[in-house]
Amino acid sequence: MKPITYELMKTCKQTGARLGRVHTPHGSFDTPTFMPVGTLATVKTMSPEELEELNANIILSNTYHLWLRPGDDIIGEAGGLHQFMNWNKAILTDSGGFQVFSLSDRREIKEEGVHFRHHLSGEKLFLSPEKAMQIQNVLGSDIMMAFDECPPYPATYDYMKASVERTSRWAERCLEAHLRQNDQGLFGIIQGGEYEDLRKQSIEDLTSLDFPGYAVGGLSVGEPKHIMNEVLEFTTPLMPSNKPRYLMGVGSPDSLIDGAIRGIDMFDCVLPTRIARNGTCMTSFGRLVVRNAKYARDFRPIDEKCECHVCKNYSRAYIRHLIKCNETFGFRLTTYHNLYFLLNLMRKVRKAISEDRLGDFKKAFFEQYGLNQP
Ligand SMILES: CNc1nc2c(CC[C@H]3O[C@@H](OC)[C@H](O)[C@@H]3O)c3nc(N)[nH]c(=O)c3cc2[nH]1
Ligand SMILES: [Zn+2]
Repeated sequence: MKPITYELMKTCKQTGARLGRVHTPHGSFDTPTFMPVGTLATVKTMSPEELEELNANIILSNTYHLWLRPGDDIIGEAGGLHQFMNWNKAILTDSGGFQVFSLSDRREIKEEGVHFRHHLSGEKLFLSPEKAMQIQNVLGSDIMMAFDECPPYPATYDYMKASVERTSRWAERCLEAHLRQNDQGLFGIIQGGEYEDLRKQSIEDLTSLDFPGYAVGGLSVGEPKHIMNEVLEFTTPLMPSNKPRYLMGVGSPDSLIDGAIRGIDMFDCVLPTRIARNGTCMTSFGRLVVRNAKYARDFRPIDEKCECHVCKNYSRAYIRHLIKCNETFGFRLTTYHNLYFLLNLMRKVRKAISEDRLGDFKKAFFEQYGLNQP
């Protein structure tokens, strides 16, 4: 079995952040890291070659979406997701737990799994821990996620308690199904909302199953940022220190820094690619909405401190023009820059950890980015 392994290299003396490396059957990646999201087997508008250029070493894809379109059977016939999308580095697939609860309003949660309607066709569907593992096995992702319920925010204590207990039972069923099928890594997903005792219960249940890595789920679902940070404050110290910690769905620059400070190693979010497609860019000085009229004759790069290919060769005026004309190349330029910005931010975070100064780095970044110090 070529499992997922984690090497803890160093802990920052100034914060709870840690430098590490995750090894997978399709290569290794340094942590803390940001994982571009490629839900439908593509990081929208980017080619695998450009993702390589950006030094993305792991990307995400999604069980729910690929099961429905094009169908895991087709991807299986292609030889798996790496072959299908021509990506030879690591892939993490989310289990579909989130999508079932966020995309389909007509759903029924039962012990055996979730009955719901296809979010486009309305067709009746059923997803279970076993089915989610079977699909991920066909996709052949390096890191698979257990099938969980990501409860809405806010949720009552009683609802959350019942949900955590069911998610723990589902995790055990995922592990049983997984071990029968393949040797890729399966991560458990910790739930429990903002309730400290339920987070503890979820961690105890899942660590007793000895997964090679753990995700903090149930966050970035509309709760205020201070709630997310408070939950991380009491959750990450209870998670195994010798396994990767993955915070699901988190991707703004300040949340990545705050998450790393609290001991998170892996992040994913559609934010950088999604806002790029409506002409919003992340820069060292905060967000820049390049489609605004004020950039019509602005021939500077998106970010004058950015070293990326886009900032070296294209102006705000040109990119604004393309976005306004709905030209695909415009979206490719903003996407490439936003991914470079976040991947480069994580490089700087790793360097700050290695030099025991992530706290100072956060202060300087927040000031320049225009974030008042919380
Ligand atoms: C945005 N905030 C957020 N996203 C979340 C996702 C989906 C990410 C996945 O959903 C898709 O992006 C929305 C991508 O494919 C991504 O991999 C989660 N997935 C699971 N299984 N459990 C969670 O508790 C969970 C929490 C999240 N919070
Ligand atoms: Zn740039």
